Formats: sequence, C-alpha cells, structure tokens
Amino acid sequence: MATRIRPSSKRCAVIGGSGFLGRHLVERLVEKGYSVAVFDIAQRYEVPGVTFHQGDLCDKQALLKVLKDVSLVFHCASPSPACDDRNLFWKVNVEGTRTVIQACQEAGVQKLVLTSSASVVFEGTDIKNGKEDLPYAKRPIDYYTETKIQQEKVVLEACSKEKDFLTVAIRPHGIFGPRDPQLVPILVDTARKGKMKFIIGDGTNLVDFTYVENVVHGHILAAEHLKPDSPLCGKAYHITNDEPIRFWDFMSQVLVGLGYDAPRYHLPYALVYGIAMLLWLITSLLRPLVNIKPTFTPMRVALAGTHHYYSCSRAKQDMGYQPVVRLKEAIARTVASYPHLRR
Ligand SMILES: NC(=O)c1ccc[n+]([C@@H]2O[C@H](COP(=O)([O-])OP(=O)(O)OC[C@H]3O[C@@H](n4cnc5c(N)ncnc54)[C@H](O)[C@@H]3O)[C@@H](O)[C@H]2O)c1
Ligand SMILES: CC(C)CCC[C@@H](C)[C@H]1CC[C@H]2C3=C(CC[C@]12C)[C@@]1(C)CC[C@H](O)[C@@H](C(=O)O)[C@@H]1CC3
Repeated sequence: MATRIRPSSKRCAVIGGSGFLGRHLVERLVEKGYSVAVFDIAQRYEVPGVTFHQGDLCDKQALLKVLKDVSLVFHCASPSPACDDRNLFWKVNVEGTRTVIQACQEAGVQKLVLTSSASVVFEGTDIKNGKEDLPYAKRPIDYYTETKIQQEKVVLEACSKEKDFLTVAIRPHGIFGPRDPQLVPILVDTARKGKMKFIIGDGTNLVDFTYVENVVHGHILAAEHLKPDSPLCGKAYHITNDEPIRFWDFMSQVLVGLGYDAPRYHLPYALVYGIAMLLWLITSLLRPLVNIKPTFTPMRVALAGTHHYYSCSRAKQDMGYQPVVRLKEAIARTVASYPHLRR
C-alpha cells in the first residue's frame, strides 16, 4: 500500500477565513509562519501568500481539493446568528460540518479545530464562572445555538487517535474587535434609532466579552497542543478575556467612546423578554409574507439581562492560555477602529 506523505504541520486551511474571526486568525497564522489556504463562500480581502478558494463547505468535492495538502483545519464558518434561518443553520452548521469531517478524514487531515460558542450551555438563566462540564442547553433560545450544540457534538465525537484524526472545540464568548460586523454595528444602529436609552434589568449582570486577538490566540494554542497524548483530544475549551464586566458598562463604554449617550433608564427584564418573545412569534408567522428582523430578539434580551461568564481555567491548565490583550486596551482599540460609526 502506498504511504501517504504528510503535509507539514504548518500547512493549514481556515474554513470561514473571510469572516471577522477567520480573517484575524489568517493574519496571525501568516505572521507565525504558517502556510494558509482560505475556504469560504466569499472572498473579501487579499493577503500575500494566502490562497483563496471560494466554495460552500457543504460541497465535499470542493473541500477535498483544498484539504488534500493540509494537516490542520480551523473551521470557523457559520451563517450569521442574525439570519435566524433554521434550515440554513442545519444545512451549514450540522450537515455541512459532517461533510467537513468526512472531507478531512478522506484527505488525511490530522487536526480539526472547531470554533464553537460558550452559548451552547446558555438557556437564558444566570451562568456564573461556568465550566465546560455544564450540560448543553436543553432548550436553546434560538436556532443558531441549537445547531452550534449539534455541531460541537459531531466534531468532538469524531476525535479518533486510531484514525489519526484529532479534534478540539474552542468556545469563545462575545467576540469583539476591529472589523466585527455584528456587535458594534448593531449597537450603533440601535443607538441611532434612539433605542439604546434603556437598561434591561438592574444593570448589574456580569458577562464576558472577548477580544478577537485573544480568541485567535486560543485557537492557535489549541492547534499546537492537540496531540494524541494530550488532554485536549475531543474536548471543549472556554476562551474569554477572563475579565467579566457588567453588560451595560461594556455597552456604555463603547457607546460613549463613539460619541453616543449611555443608556440610563431601567426596564424590567421579564417585561422586555416577554415583548421580545411576542415580536419573534409575530415576525416568524409573517415571515412567508414579509421578512422583518426585530432588534430586540429573545436571545439578545436574555444576554443583556442575565449573568453569563465562564471560567477558562481548563484552557489555562491544558494549553497555557492567558489573554494577550486586556479589556481596557481591547475596548480602546475597538472604538478607534470604527471612525465611520462615530456620532
Ligand atoms: N462573533 C461572536 O461573538 C462569536 C462568538 C462565539 C462563537 N462564534 C463563532 O465564531 C465563528 C466565526 O464567527 P464570525 O463572528 O467571524 O462570523 P462571520 O459571519 O464574520 O464569519 C463567518 C464566515 O463563514 C462563512 N460561511 C458561511 N457559510 C459558509 C458556507 N456554507 N461555506 C463556507 N463558508 C461559509 C461566511 O462567508 C463568513 O466569512 C462562527 O462559527 C461563530 O459561530 C462567534
Ligand atoms: C440590542 C441590544 C440589547 C444589544 C446590542 C448588542 C448585541 C447586538 C450584542 C451584545 C452581545 C452580543 C453577543 C452575540 C451577538 C451580538 C450581541 C447580542 C452572540 C449571540 C453572537 C453569537 C455567539 O456565538 C454568542 C457567544 O456565545 O459568544 C454571542 C453572545 C454575545
């Protein structure tokens, strides 16, 4: 039988490499001397030395062309949580991830690092210093979370030393930073519409927001520590800034940094959550006729009004993780990176 020649451990592919996290990951990998191939449905930038392959991760043949030369794959592609399209989430996050695993195994890829999400354990009630052994959410609040749970299970179950295919899942929480298309743009858009005057709940709930460079650092550490005899095999790891902050202090710092007023008036959490549920129901029923996307979804309201911060002691212990950019500096860099969104 012909022996397969293994590609160098520094040859990797980033599925979803055109996205917010993916692009930061690609840039850091290149700085660290990796040879990088990007696989994504869209190409949005160019970096010398990086090859781009436009394709859908549900297409195994398209994946195989890219993966045959790499030993390490980062999978950080997903439809945006804001799309709220159950069929698309299942097709890409669950079925598509199964296809990614099959393609990796057929191509002889040795390591797969999945970008999961800390929200896989969040069901709208307080989580304080949550560890990775918390059970998956039994009643996930939205379709995105429902499919991120299935995706993580599929990837971790595929880990096999016998097949020479190792997997690990990184669970970041509330990623923010330059070029993020979600958190800061949605926040500013909401403020511009005059809807950021209110604090949902008493405003003391602590949460994690994680600077994108720390998330990238966690992914690369995981890839480099993932070996047949390491504790990382088939496990999930929280990656956070390790500095829980009041949700409304974080929002206020970003808003004020960009020249908008901080929210001041309080609204009861249960009332806003109830309204968000009602709106979601109405817009879902109307969806075949008109596609309205409410700003205050049940998930956003739950995140804005509860505690949700996570321990990253497992990542510290097993891969020597420490955040590389502190929160204060991270917020300053983020605010400075959005001059076009200033008031
Ligand atoms: N942003 C956050 O706060 C956050 C937090 C935790 C986890 N995550 C996870 O991190 C990952 C990256 O998120 P992001 O914020 O960079 O999102 P993003 O939308 O900026 O990037 C996702 C990328 O995936 C690509 N993609 C989507 N469907 C695809 C398909 N069928 N085939 C190939 N590529 C496809 C998109 O084109 C995009 O470039 C996702 O898996 C997300 O679930 C994000
Ligand atoms: C309308 C206001 C109440 C809030 C405006 C800001 C929000 C748009 C963001 C605040 C927290 C963010 C967040 C996510 C999306 C954007 C926010 C709701 C995620 C749900 C995105 C998907 C990730 O997997 C989640 C995670 O676990 O990290 C994010 C959680 C925080």
